[in-house]
Amino acid sequence: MSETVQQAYEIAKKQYAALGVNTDEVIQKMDEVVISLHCWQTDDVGGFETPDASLSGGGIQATGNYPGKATSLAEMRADLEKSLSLLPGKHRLNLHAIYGDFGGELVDRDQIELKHFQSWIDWCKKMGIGMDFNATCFSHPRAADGFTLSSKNEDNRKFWVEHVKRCRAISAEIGKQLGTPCVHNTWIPDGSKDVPIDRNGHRALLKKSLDEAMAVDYPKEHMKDAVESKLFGIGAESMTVGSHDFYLGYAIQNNKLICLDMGHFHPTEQVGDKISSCLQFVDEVLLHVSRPVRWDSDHVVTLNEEVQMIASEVIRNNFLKRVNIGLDFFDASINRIGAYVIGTRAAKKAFLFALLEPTSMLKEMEEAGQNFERLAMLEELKTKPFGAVWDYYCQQSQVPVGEQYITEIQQYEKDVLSKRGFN
Ligand SMILES: C[C@H](O)[C@H](O)[C@@H](O)C(=O)CO
Ligand SMILES: [Mn+2]
Repeated sequence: MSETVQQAYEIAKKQYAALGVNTDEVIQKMDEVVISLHCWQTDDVGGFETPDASLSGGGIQATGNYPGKATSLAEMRADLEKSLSLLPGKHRLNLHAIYGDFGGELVDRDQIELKHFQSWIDWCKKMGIGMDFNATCFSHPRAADGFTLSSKNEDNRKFWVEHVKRCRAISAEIGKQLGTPCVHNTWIPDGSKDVPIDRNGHRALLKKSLDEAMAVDYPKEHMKDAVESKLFGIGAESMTVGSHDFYLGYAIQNNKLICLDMGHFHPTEQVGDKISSCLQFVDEVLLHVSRPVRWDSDHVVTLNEEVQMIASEVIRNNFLKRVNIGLDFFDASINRIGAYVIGTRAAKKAFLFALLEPTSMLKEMEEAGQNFERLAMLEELKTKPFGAVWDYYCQQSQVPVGEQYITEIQQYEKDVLSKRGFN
């Protein structure tokens, strides 16, 4: 226990108390901010279907070749365990279907079964965390022409429907075994590089495929479906079948979760602004917290205004129970564990900052037309001792305070990652 951290906290506590904010209660409330860690940051979205599996197609890209990428389940779990040991608060695991425990066997996507994911469920049990799941509709020969669930090739379309069906069944069992609902997210890359003639045909096929893949209803306590829209991907610049309009409509009509990825909208759109709109019409949303730089580049999350707006919208409106928070970034150009820890801590910081806001005071100002006072308070809040509360929260959670995690990650790189070399 550092006395300096404690003393700084006591001063911060008084300053926030003067605004009517109880910092001890805020720290407790942070337990309700559960972040789902996307496994794919450890290996650049490669997966373990074959020894040399790598991300191909799908309009997404992990750039960089920093040494130490995870190349096996054991390495991935070690990296996740290291990351989790450096993060305060509660988490979940978000797994893609390509990360099954296939035991060296070649198991195609339409053949996956619960047994391929049992060791992950057991790992989550051991770690005391919940688990989310994703169908993987990319990096596969049957997606090479750019279409999966909306394919006009009936063989391929059926193949992907079967994959999603199986992923949903596996998700339901994951949720049942872990006692916490598994969010199953469907994202497909389908789209067209150049101007297509038949947008409608592909969208009708996507609707048909989703209806088929989601025909079985599972109890909500076991699994929840999310559908993820996108503006465009590399090689699908002219049309994306699963656009926001498409999936918002589908989610509302079928009571599914809409997944809002921060990189999947026009750069001037704010995902934070969409939450209260979507939640008027659907029960829950799934967030993919990311950092698009000029495009859906999936940079490591930092504490920027966009992430802050999301956290503030969730907290101001008491939406924590209706918003599932996932991360989605993959940076292969820096230490990958470092990327996890920076990104997850940044997302958590945004929620802590939001919880430290005297929201009722600001709302009263707004309703009284005191817009100067509202803006002034928002500015002043930026320089309140939020860092002292964050440090104390980390100390209470028995994880490194402030920049102390840097040396821990450097040590892990020296002891573990550097021995893996370039791959
Ligand atoms: C690997 C993920 O499924 C993927 O990032 C998806 O969520 C996405 O955002 C694609 O752009
Ligand atoms: Mn995403």
